[in-house]
Amino acid sequence: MSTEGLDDVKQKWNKHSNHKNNQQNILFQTDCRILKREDRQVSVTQTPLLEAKGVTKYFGAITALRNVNFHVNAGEALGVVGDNGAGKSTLMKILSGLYQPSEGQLIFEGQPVHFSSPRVARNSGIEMVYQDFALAGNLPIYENIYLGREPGTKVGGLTVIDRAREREMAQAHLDKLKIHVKSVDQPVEELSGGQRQAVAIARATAFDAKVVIMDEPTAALAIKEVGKVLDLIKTLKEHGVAVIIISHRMDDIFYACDRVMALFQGTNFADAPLVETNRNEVIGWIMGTKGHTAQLAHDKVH
Ligand SMILES: Nc1ncnc2c1ncn2[C@@H]1O[C@H](COP(=O)(O)OP(=O)(O)OP(=O)(O)O)[C@@H](O)[C@H]1O
Repeated sequence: MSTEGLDDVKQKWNKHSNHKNNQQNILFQTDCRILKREDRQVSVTQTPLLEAKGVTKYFGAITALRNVNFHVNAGEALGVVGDNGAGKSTLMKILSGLYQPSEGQLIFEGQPVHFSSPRVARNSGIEMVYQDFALAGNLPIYENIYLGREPGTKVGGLTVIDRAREREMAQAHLDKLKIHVKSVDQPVEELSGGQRQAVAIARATAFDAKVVIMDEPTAALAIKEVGKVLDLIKTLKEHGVAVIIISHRMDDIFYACDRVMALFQGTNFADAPLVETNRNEVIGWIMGTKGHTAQLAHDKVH
């Protein structure tokens, strides 16, 4: 699989300056959504798993997000795109409890929620996988998966960790996600970038995660490892997990996602099922350009 960075795609876009506006229908947030998966089209009405309504975030004098709406459904992979500084990370940090919105509301499973910390968000099943994976290199794979949440028995005020059980649970969880490692006893520092990413994802999903947020999951990976991580994202979807991927790589977005949303300068810019858009259009969104039909749809909902 080939991969391309934002600079490459920007160059390509510039070469396509005569690119004809395509006649795509851009779907914005409505109660009845069309979900297209692979070769079939299903029309469903469903409550989004996680929503943000009218979220604004100030950092002193800087407005990182202005009145942003967001939603993701169970079993959906959503690509979040936008140029540097568009507000992608800030929105994800709000969804995962690291930041609180200055204004606006988060809604989880149809109920208003307040995630005062990542721990509170995690207790609701929302996990973030960071770019540096946040793993302990000297510890084996299985200990990393359950680090801080080890199975065990309470004796007095202490928990006696059951390492044998932890090891078994780790192996079963990796099998469920179709992640193949030589041994769960291998220290993480011996693993490749792709395997570390897989362990970080296994850790994030070890306790019934409902939403997994990934910030540039393939950015640090060798090309041959990218496909495995994208396939792992598809496996999570099969288990009903909502996956949100910030990515600059069009190949990743168009391989693994069902829908893409674009932020531009801290505001909603576009949102469409992947089957209803194309790479050039999405690259245009990143740079703040819209096709004729997209503009009409946008005007209609604003
Ligand atoms: N902790 C912070 N303090 C002050 N300003 C911040 C902070 N975090 C983000 N910002 C600002 O908010 C805006 C949005 O930043 P954010 O990191 O969310 O963008 P991004 O789309 O994730 O960009 P990138 O692709 O470069 O990571 C930027 O102007 C950024 O400088």
